[in-house]
Amino acid sequence: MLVTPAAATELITTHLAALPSEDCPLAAAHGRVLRQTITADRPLPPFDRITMDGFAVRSADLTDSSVERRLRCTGFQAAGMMAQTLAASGLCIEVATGAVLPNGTDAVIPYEETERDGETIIIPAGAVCESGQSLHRTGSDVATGTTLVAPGTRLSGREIAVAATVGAAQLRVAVRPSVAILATGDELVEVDAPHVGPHQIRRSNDYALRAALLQSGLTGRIERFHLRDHRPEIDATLRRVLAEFDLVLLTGGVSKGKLDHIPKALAELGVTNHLHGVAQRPGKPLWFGTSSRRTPVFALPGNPVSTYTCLHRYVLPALRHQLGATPPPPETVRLAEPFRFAKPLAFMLPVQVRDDGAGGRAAHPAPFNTSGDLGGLLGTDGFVELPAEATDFAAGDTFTFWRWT
Ligand SMILES: Nc1nc2c(c(=O)[nH]1)N[C@H]1C(S)=C(S)[C@@H](COP(=O)(O)OP(=O)(O)OC[C@H]3O[C@@H](n4cnc5c(N)ncnc54)[C@H](O)[C@@H]3O)O[C@H]1N2
Ligand code: MOO
Repeated sequence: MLVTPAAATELITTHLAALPSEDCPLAAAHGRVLRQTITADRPLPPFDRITMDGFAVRSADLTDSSVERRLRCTGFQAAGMMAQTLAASGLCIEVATGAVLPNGTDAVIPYEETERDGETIIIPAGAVCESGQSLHRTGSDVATGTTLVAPGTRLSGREIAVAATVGAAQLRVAVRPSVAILATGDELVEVDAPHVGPHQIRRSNDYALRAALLQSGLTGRIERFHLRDHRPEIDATLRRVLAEFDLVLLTGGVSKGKLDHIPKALAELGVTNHLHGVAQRPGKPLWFGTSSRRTPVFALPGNPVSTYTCLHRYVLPALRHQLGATPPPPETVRLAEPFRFAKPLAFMLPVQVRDDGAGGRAAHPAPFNTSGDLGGLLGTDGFVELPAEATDFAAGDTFTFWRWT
């Protein structure tokens, strides 16, 4: 029985197990999904930080800006030095950006607003000095204990910077699953095969899946396999990958052909089927099950556009779910021109997304020839999901947009 894309997502999600956590050195944590909270171990900034190179002063010494003022410079405080102390009024300390504010001072005058005569610093008439100027006060960004990054965050340079500054040398992150990608079919030959017969095609789906998964950064080791349409060979390889890998992706061999052995082979190896058929094009014969070890198994319809679409519509969201990643907010776009699809199926329509000139984003349909037209996806940005309930879609209508990785 065919189910809707939303019901398929629901069915898949119900059967997914969370992946375990592991510790990861900070320098390797970019792209990983955080499984802990990152909190401030001390105030940020941790001291009154000087923000301009110049002279730290007591603003009370310089209140009358109608006259020239003179201070004697008693020393230099660089970033990384302990705070010095201003001994008396009428003095100042030369300071660097990033240094701690010297004790007894409350403002910094940048070099550009001063003149120098030996140890004497001259502040010309008209230059105003206010308490707190050129300072980044202790804790003015965040207080100790503040939550800075929540579990579920994909770590980018911004979160890595924050983790580093609070001393998180190791981060608890989700384990990235190892993936077996199995291309099925006797017609397939490797890309570097010396000879391609007129009845043969080069394997492309497994390369496409691998590339998109690598680009997503959600997975660990990826290995590709080829299954010929030969049951003993299919069974042996499936048995091996089900024992060894955390996620199994098959492409091809799941529709109604005489040699479409995959569903039967999987069932006999103890993989429980939860879904076989979604009311959508491309990707209708999608098959999903879980092994006795709760390994998810997706058998993606072999047509290249179907495989690639199903990866983005179902497999990548499933991976994010298993990793505990906070789902990205759904993106919507407006259809730039009318589109008609008369079948009682949802249509995953490849589009190019461009600025519509009015502050929005317009999706220009780039329909493929058949779902075997793998070149048809070149130059597209993703696809919009057109619901099965309608057949005519008007320019300006809003739809969910699924972006390619
Ligand atoms: N009687 C029916 N026939 C078909 C139906 C149906 O409902 N009833 N569904 C059609 C739909 S929709 C699709 S999609 C395909 C899916 O079929 P399979 O998953 O069994 O895939 P194959 O038949 O093995 O391959 C389809 C097509 O894709 C090419 N292919 C397969 N693997 C690769 C690869 N790794 N790299 C490049 N190209 C690949 C393969 O050569 C075929 O041309 O079934 C319809 N039939
Ligand atoms: O739905 Mo199949 O996935 O058309 O090519």
